[in-house]
Amino acid sequence: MTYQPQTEAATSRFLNVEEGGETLRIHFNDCGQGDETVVMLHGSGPGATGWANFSRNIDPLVEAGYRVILLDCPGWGKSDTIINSGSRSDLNARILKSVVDQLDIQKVHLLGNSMGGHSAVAFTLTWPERVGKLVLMGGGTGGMSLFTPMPTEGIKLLNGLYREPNIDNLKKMMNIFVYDPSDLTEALFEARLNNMLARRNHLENFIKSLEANPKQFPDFSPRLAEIKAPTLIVWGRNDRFVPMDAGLRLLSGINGSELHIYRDCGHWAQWEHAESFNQLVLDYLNRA
Ligand SMILES: O=C(O)/C=C/C(=O)/C=C/C=C(\O)C(=O)O
Repeated sequence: MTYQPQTEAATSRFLNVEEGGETLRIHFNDCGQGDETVVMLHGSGPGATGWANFSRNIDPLVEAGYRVILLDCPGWGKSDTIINSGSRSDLNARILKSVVDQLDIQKVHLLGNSMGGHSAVAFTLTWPERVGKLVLMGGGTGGMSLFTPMPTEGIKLLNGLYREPNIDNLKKMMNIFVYDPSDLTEALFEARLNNMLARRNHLENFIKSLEANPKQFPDFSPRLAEIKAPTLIVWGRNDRFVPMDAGLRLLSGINGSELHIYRDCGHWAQWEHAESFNQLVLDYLNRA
């Protein structure tokens, strides 16, 4: 039978999650029907969503036989908004735990981009028995860089875009987001701007969260050795948001890990090197 590409509308679902005494309506996309599930966790940029971050990765994994769940973390996409004053990595992990519990999925592979990587590690540290393999891309822990002053130029532009969400600031951020900005189309800028402006409360609450706690992503370095899940770390050599040495910290901390560094690649390896990335991930997941 010919494979039918997944669509956002046909896979869009909502669940309620209790968090901090409140009920949050959480959005996710549920794609494919495989026995094994890959959860994709997006980054923290304004306008990011599961679908937007992983648009080039969903079909290859579904076609290969995986069920793919794309979670919109609270404060992004069609999920409810939140002001977060604790660890956002752990908040996202708690939300994911409730979602997989409600879907009755016992074990998941986690693929996280940037903040999504931090959240995947938080989930693994708290519920290790629920994790198969980990793929951490441009993220996995907060903390300092040995070589790059923090916040990085990318994170400064990201925060600037949250404060003043307009097309000029979006282009400034996205131009250093990827290695080769000539791949960025006006359609992509427009879609991302629309995502952002559709939920101004998300943007305002991100800033309020930063004011309440500037360190939204804790440094998990001291606990990385607890992670037993086989872990593939993926980084762009030219990442100007989360510097590559964070990937080296993950590599040295997680015993069963290996690292793939893409040349000519910024913070969005899954998009900039989609074809190779998809094959890399599939080979890793299929490996015994
Ligand atoms: O500050 C950090 O450690 C994490 C930053 C991010 O998660 C940035 C991610 C940006 C995206 O992936 C995006 O699509 O905007």
